[in-house]
Amino acid sequence: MTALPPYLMAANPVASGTVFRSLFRNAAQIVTVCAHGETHKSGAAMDQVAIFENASLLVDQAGRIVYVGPLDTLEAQPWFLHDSTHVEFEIDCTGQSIVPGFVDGHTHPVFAGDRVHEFALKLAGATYLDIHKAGGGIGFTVQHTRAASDETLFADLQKRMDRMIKLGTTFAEAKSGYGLDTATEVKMLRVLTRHNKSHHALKLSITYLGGHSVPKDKTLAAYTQEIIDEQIPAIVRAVETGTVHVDNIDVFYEKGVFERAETEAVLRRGKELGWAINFHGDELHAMASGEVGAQLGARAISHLEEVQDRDMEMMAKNTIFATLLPTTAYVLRIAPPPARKLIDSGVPVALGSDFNPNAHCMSMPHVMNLSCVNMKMTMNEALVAATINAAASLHQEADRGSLEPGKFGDLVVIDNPDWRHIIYQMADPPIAAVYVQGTRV
Ligand SMILES: N=CN[C@@H](CCC(=O)O)C(=O)O
Ligand SMILES: [Zn+2]
Repeated sequence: MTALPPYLMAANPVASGTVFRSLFRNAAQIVTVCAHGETHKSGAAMDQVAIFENASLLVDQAGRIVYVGPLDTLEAQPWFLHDSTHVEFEIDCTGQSIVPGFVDGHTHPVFAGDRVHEFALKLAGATYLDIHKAGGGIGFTVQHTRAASDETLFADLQKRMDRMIKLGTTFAEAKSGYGLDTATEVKMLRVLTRHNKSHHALKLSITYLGGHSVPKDKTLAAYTQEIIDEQIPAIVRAVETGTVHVDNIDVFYEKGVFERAETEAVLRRGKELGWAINFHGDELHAMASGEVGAQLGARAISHLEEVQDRDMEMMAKNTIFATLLPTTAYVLRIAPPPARKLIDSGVPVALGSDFNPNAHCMSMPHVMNLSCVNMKMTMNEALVAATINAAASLHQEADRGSLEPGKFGDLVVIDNPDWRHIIYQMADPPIAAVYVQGTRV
């Protein structure tokens, strides 16, 4: 690993005034993850995280980090006038450690109804596709989400985001996809956009997933046409009026759901509109997702339980992020994605909770634990995948994913001097506090 500098400091620390928002003093460890402005990590670098021991971290009034390193070095800076009038919040982190806020690379957090009854069916042996084909699964959630009002969906989303942020997630990707008709897809995007405009500290990268499933009364061809000719134009109109914002386009590319030609047509249309391609691929069958992603210029592919060697090579060569979701394999009792092979092939791996009514988990500490135990990742790799790589998979690496000067002071204070306890203490992670832009949430 490139040697760690003694401290990290912004080029112009007083750009937003000499009054600072918060000073985290004397943490046993501050895991910045990166220390050299890396945009993401792949290969052996995924197993290396930058750690400053006995360090402090300063956040300015714009919510951005200006300094990480020893307290005495900070106090010796001529621009740092240290008294209570110059730092709004002082947080004593003695005996604690700090990591970047987690970035959840894949969630489906807007839905009505739950599927605990299907959990029981799966425990009794039913497969995901059995339930899907019988009209359950996504179909069940679609029925309930269509019937729900904006208000109900919004209130439920905000409650879920409250729970998520308490578990250390400070930014997440979030999809539509339980509408499968124009009105409900637009409604879901409207709810996600309204959330981002609210005061909630956990902001979202919003993904349109009209291609999540084919409604039971339509053919794949007809529904694909509907997405391109009706749903996307309606979304574009809503974007123009400011009620909807979209960052990414997604399709559930899977045998018997969305086949290759239809997947490509939808993703291509999204790309023309400037949305980043971030799709579900190779979950239950090998579908050459890496090749599809490389041809279309995808940023990320999620799932990849069945990914083949050739596709891994294409993903590595084209810097396509593999967003792995260990909760899916766990809950469906299928083989998890080959995380080791992906990392060893040079594919940048990110993590997501896949929070949805099938995999009801929104805890990134738990996801990291699963990725270590079930996917054989190291704790360093899991942290990199849940921070800088997940941020980069969503084009957020300039602002989030590491604790370097210039980025937001989004961080998790861990009640243990060794940061690894956030992964090790699996069911009840020792989170002392979560901060977004230097403010406690
Ligand atoms: N695989 C497709 N979509 C979701 C599941 C959605 C659902 O079952 O409601 C996933 O990422 O796991
Ligand atoms: Zn998903």
